[in-house]
Amino acid sequence: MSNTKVNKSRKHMLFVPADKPAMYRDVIFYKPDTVMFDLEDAVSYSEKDAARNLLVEILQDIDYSKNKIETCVRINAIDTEFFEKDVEACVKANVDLIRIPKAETKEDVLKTIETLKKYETENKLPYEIKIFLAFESAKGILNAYEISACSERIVGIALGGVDYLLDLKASKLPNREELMYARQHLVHVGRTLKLDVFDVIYPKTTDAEGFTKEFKFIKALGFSGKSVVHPNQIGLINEIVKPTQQELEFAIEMQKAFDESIKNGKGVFLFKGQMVDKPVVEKQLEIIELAREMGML
Ligand SMILES: CC(=O)SCCNC(=O)CCNC(=O)[C@H](O)C(C)(C)COP(=O)(O)OP(=O)(O)OC[C@H]1O[C@@H](n2cnc3c(N)ncnc32)[C@H](O)[C@@H]1OP(=O)(O)O
Ligand SMILES: O=C([O-])CC(=O)C(=O)O
Ligand SMILES: [Mg+2]
Repeated sequence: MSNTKVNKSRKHMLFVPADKPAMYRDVIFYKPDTVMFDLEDAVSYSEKDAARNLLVEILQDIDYSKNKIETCVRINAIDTEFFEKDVEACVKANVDLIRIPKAETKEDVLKTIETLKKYETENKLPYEIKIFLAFESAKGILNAYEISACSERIVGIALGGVDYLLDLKASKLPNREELMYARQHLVHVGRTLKLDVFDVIYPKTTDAEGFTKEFKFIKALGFSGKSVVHPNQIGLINEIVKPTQQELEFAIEMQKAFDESIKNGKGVFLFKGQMVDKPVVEKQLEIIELAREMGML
């Protein structure tokens, strides 16, 4: 799934507390695929209104899309006094995406979308703001398929691991084994519905080794990327996913060999001692596409 206005895939979404003005401009240098201004848990109750006003003011001034950065806002949930004003602010700030936290029922997500439509119409917004859902409770995880399928506006889903553990009354295990059920469930929901699937935040901002190990693991499970809390983590993800020159050359050669083979009427053939057919080549095409996005081609 590609970014809504920015034509590239999402690997990292950087949380930025919406009440920190100095961070808004710096984001341009960090180049996350998506910047996610947070009006929810990173902002204290006393600062909610000021953070929302700041967000609208700054986003009317900075054009992140020029820098190929998609904008997202994590709003406060529908049962809070901040919800409606947050949605209105997202429309006024022309964001690409809204992240709905703690999603638990289809009805609440549909009501959120109705509120969004109301403000889009009032403000004559010329496009539709897309939705990312975060599942952060046992109930949310169990209802994830039904909720994620309820609207075409939904382009991605995420696991909110901190709240999820609280709700589950679980604790962190050394390899995050307590998250396996939720992680694998959400990957299945996301892949069935062709949505992006994002993994939990990694809170230790200076632990590059631990972050790298966890990121490689969740990529192997099928996640698209990770919600991140620190700019360091963007560089780590880019390093991990960036194909090596050797991998890229291999992919290009295999694609050429496949095209040749198809011309000769053969769907399956041997390439450097390996059986190749359509799905094998498709995996290599992903590498070529990623290399293109990352400026290697
Ligand atoms: C469970 C949840 O709900 S998670 C989602 C909510 N949480 C968040 O939004 C937190 C996002 N992250 C942050 O706010 C910060 O990274 C913190 C508070 C954890 C640490 O911040 P700092 O103590 O400033 O970290 P550090 O000193 O390593 O920062 C280095 C530089 O990166 C900047 N920076 C750090 N995190 C971010 C960020 N998320 N976005 C933009 N810039 C950032 C800092 O402003 C600092 O810039 P400077 O050198 O110009 O002063
Ligand atoms: O949604 C996220 O990625 C972060 C979060 O709120 C949580 O872990 O509870
Ligand atoms: Mg949370």
